[in-house]
Amino acid sequence: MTRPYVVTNVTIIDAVRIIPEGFIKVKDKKIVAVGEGMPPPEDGWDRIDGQKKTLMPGLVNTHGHTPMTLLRGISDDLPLERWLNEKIWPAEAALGDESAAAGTALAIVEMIRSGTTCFADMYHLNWEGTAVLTEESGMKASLARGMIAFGSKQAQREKLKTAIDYAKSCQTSTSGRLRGAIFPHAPYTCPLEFLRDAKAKAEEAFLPFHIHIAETRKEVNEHEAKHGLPPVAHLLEEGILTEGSLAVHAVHISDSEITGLKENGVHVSHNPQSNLKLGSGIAPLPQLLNQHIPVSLGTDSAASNNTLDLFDEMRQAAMVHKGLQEEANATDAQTIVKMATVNGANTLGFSGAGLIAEGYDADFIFINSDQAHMIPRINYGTLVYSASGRDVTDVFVEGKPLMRDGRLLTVDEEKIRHEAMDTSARLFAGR
Ligand SMILES: CSC[C@H]1O[C@@H](n2cnc3c(O)ncnc32)[C@H](O)[C@@H]1O
Ligand SMILES: [Zn+2]
Repeated sequence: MTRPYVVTNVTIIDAVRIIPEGFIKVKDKKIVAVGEGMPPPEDGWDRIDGQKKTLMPGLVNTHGHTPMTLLRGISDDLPLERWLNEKIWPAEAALGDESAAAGTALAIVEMIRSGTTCFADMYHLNWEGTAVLTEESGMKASLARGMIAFGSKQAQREKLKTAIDYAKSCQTSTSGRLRGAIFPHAPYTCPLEFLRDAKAKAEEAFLPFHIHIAETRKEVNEHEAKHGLPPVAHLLEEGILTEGSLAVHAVHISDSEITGLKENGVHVSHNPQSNLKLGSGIAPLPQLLNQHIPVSLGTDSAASNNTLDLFDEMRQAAMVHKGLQEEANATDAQTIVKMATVNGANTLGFSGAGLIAEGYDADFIFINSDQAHMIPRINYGTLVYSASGRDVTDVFVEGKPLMRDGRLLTVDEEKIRHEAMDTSARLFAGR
């Protein structure tokens, strides 16, 4: 749709306000007006009727590994270390760039269908292909070439160079819908020297630094035994986690590490479903939020979640701390919506996205509110506690429709589903 348009008769909800019956105007990829009631008709503007729909910002997934949709269901009910060593890494050895692409395409279908407009991805295969698939889909993403640095110094240097070149190319993508990041896998798979080097090169190129960290108690204990400090404290002291860095997981962290994250401007990607499924633990979300640390939500991969549905993630993030703390307000629904939208967008470097407000990118979704489980009122609670990704009917990024009335417009969904099934059957028959 190249003509400007107005969406009318719609309930609008974002992290800061709810308009029970309002409109938005979209022009040149941006939201140019938001209001209550009906706007006066204007020549040359198309109209989308949002009756019985709720319009909210597209969701932002700040951590994942898209090719791993192909590994969904390949290993359940194992802790992280056994899951990786015994099941996932052997299965990944069978993947190549082409099969990774089939997984990424499937992830893109799943994400658009469930209302995600922007995602973070890191993987060690087909990173360039992921950028192409993302661009074709119309989504936004922060992309990284995943790095595990067990190899020789020469191999490590080459890996890092590729990662930097790739991240730079994402930063300058012609669509402007990509960002790049430097993402060494974890302190237990990358030597300290490598992390220092990766950080230095990232800073030189003005690239953000992301890392899986403090995911399990085992990781923290082993790191402390080796380095004398737990991983978050250690990487803060090393100047590796700094302003705008993203700590993914941060499950096992002390109060002083939380203060350190705050003082150094580090962001956190909270992945409760993956952490719960792998039995890793539960990140101290209420404490992180009390310190006003920018926390966003991630699904991690479909192999440890098992879906890429951020509505599920929102509900889980909101619920688990209420039970743990025996405090119904431990995490409130409005804050969870903020985490899944504007916080995520800021964290991934899309600071003009994540709100339904004038001047923001027109990244928004419709939810069908005319369903028994969404009646009689729409508020933060119904979004977090009642809705699911299956309720999403329409998805727009920078004003362009990616899904209308449940039909995907930028990707060939049927072909992608078949290719993913065929690839999985070929590679993992019997697993
Ligand atoms: C180097 S590419 C990414 C690498 O990460 C692995 N992975 C997927 N999920 C997790 C997780 O929760 N913690 C640690 N590592 C994870 C994935 O299998 C790839 O090998
Ligand atoms: Zn991960």
